Amino acid sequence: MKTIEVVAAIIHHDGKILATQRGYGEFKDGWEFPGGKMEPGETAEDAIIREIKEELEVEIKPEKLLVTVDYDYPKFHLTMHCFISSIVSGHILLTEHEAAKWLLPSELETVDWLPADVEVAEKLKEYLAGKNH
Ligand SMILES: Nc1nc2c([nH]c(=O)n2[C@H]2C[C@H](O)[C@@H](COP(=O)(O)OP(=O)(O)OP(=O)(O)O)O2)c(=O)[nH]1
Repeated sequence: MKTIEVVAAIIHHDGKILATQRGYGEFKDGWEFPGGKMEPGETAEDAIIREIKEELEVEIKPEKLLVTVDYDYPKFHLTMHCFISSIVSGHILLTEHEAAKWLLPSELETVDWLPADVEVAEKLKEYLAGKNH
C-alpha cells in the first residue's frame, strides 16, 4: 500500500485548540488539524509552516512534536507528524477549509474527527491535562 507522509499543526491560542473542517475531497466535512503532505527535500517543520501559510494565511512556530500517528486507510497508509504550534503573526483566514472552531481541552471530543485524528485528540487531551498539574 502507498504511504503518504503528512504534517499537521495543533495550533493553540488563549487555552484553546484550532480544529478545521475539510471543504473538499474524499474526507469533505471531516474535522482535522490543518496541514498537508510533505514535499520532497522538506523537513517536517518547513512543511508545516508552508502548509499553514497556504491554508490559513498565518505564520506559525512548531514548538513540539506531540505524536506521529500511523493509520491504515482503505486506499493508503498515513504517517502524520502532529506539531503543537503557536501563531507568530497574522490573522486566520480560511482559504481551503469550510469551517474552523477553537476548542477547549474539554471540547476536543465534540467534533467528528477524521479517523486518524481520534488518537491525536486523545493524546492531546492527556498532554494538556498533564500540563495543568
Ligand atoms: N491535513 C491533515 N490531513 C489529514 C489529517 N488527518 C488525516 O487523516 N489526514 C489525511 C487526509 C488526506 O488524505 C491527507 C492530507 O492531505 P491533504 O489533501 O491535506 O494534503 P495537501 O494539502 O498537500 O493537499 P493536495 O495538494 O494533495 O490537495 O491526510 C489531519 O489532521 N490533517
